[in-house]
Amino acid sequence: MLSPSQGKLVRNGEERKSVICIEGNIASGKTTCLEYFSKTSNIEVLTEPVSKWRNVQGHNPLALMYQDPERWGLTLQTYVQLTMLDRHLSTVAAPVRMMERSIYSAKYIFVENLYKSGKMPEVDFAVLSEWFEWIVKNIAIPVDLIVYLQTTPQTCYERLKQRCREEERVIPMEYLEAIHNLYEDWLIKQTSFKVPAPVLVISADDDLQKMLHQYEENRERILTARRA
Ligand SMILES: Nc1ncnc2c1ncn2[C@@H]1O[C@H](COP(=O)(O)OP(=O)(O)O)[C@@H](O)[C@H]1O
Ligand SMILES: O=c1ccn([C@H]2C[C@H](O)[C@@H](COP(=O)(O)O)O2)c(=O)[nH]1
Repeated sequence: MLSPSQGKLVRNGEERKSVICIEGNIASGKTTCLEYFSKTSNIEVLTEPVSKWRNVQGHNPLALMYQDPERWGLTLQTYVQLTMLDRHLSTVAAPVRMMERSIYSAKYIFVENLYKSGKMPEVDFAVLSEWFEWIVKNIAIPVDLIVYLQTTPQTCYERLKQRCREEERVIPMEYLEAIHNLYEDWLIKQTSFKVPAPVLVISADDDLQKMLHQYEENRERILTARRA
């Protein structure tokens, strides 16, 4: 249940739990990272609700967006915003919640990319932006740490091809470069949008074995992240 506290709606009983968001380009290895940490007791992992984006009451807004972003970008991103908000507000039993992406990257990276690339009409961008601003102003969406899996767009392109998700066959290298640049501006240069939590950067171009080693090296830092 949501209750008012200091001017915002807050999820009851979740105040003392920590929230880690795993951020990174498409196919950078976020799901693989979450799978690894899901074996740790005391962590509850929440993957991105991609299956919902591929099937809402028999419709596939993810596929529609890639086929015709001007027409369907608003539809997909409205649903992404709703489902990510639902993820942020879900109750978890464990003291640490590890989430794939966030409502923040949905707006600051994907909506921004559609708009900046001329594929989202100004009115659609305005509507989504007002929705987003209302949500973050009125509902507490705490994040304690952002783990940024930093890759080259080339690495993501190779992994994307290997994963072979049907809807993503049309993604060109330029799309991954645009998403990469937006992530770098947001989380590394910190010049575009407010960063809601400290950022831990992990180089993620390495093979799986080396990645697991890096996760071990950073385990303590990740699991002890707490907001002030
Ligand atoms: N370090 C890695 N080296 C090589 N392949 C990887 C690595 N991490 C993930 N993969 C593979 O790359 C693809 C995308 O990984 P995934 O974890 O689904 O990315 P994301 O969740 O960020 O989209 C998958 O096929 C996965 O098995
Ligand atoms: O706000 C968003 C978030 C994600 N997407 C797309 C990008 C990918 O095709 C899928 C899932 O991303 P992964 O990086 O593989 O988890 O959803 C989007 O269009 N908008």
